[in-house]
Amino acid sequence: MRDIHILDVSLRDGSHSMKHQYSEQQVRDIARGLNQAGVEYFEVAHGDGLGGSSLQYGLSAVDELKLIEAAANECTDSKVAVLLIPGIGIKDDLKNAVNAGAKMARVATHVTEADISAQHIAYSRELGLKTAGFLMMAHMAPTSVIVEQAKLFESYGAEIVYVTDSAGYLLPDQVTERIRALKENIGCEIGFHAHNNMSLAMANSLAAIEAGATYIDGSLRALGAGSGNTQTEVLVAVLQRMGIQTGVDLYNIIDVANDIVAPILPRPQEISGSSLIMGYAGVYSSFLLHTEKASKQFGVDERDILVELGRRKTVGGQEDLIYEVAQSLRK
Ligand SMILES: C[C@H](O)CC(=O)C(=O)O
Ligand SMILES: [Mn+2]
Repeated sequence: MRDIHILDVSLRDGSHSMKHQYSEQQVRDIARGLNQAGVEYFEVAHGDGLGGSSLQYGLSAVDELKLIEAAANECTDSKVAVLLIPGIGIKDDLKNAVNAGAKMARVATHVTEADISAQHIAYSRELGLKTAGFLMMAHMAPTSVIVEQAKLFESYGAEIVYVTDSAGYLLPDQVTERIRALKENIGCEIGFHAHNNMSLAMANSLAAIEAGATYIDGSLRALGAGSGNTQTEVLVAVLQRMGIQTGVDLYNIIDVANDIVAPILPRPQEISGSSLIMGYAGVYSSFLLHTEKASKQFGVDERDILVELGRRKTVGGQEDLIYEVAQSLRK
């Protein structure tokens, strides 16, 4: 019996931090650990979702279908989820993911663009996948727009709608307002995905639960874009203390985090000056490593690049603009 469904994103959002270099063995080991610990769902894909491996986003070391298959083969109870941004991933990617063992799909769009997801959501349902709509950069739209967009997802067949704080920008009361409004206006379940750029991932996840969300994302050791996500093993402990059932064994999940994920962390998953500025300025978390690169290339302070990206209201998919902004700041 689970009161809250935890979906671990270490193998998808964590792919951003890993520069998309996960090996098959690493994926297998983490997947086995998540399954043994009793995590209900975990996501496997390129950080930018199915089909994300590209020069724009970063090339994967291993084909994501191989990783999905390797992960699914380790599962006796857990279910593998995939993320797909329509246009970056196509319907065939979903079908191939199902053949590789995926059981759930989260169709992600910018917070004002749910209307591009109709075909993918319908197709995902047709394939028998548990299907969610995932509204990215949720700080960029007022609550009324989020409700409108969530209603679109629901009308296309989504069973869960996620509010996604891609920039780690939202404050707890802003999360409460958004989730509560969804709870009052849509019939499907509600999920929340946090980034820890302002050190608010846990507080925001708890605010989301309090307001009615039943699906919460986490990642082991917080491995994810920017300062990472709500730390899965900590979330399990906190919810256990609150008397909320997640079905996840605390010691087992701590062991996966410490013994399997910690040794492969490419760098400390901390709130650095730059990731903090991402949260502060409302910048897409997966821009962090691209910004670091652009800063070195053009000799410009990472923080200045990020503030300008925030001012321009850039969104995922505009990674090339990071270099353009750095170049213009140098001038
Ligand atoms: C494709 C993005 O990385 C999805 C996500 O995790 C977010 O927006 O946050
Ligand atoms: Mn994310």
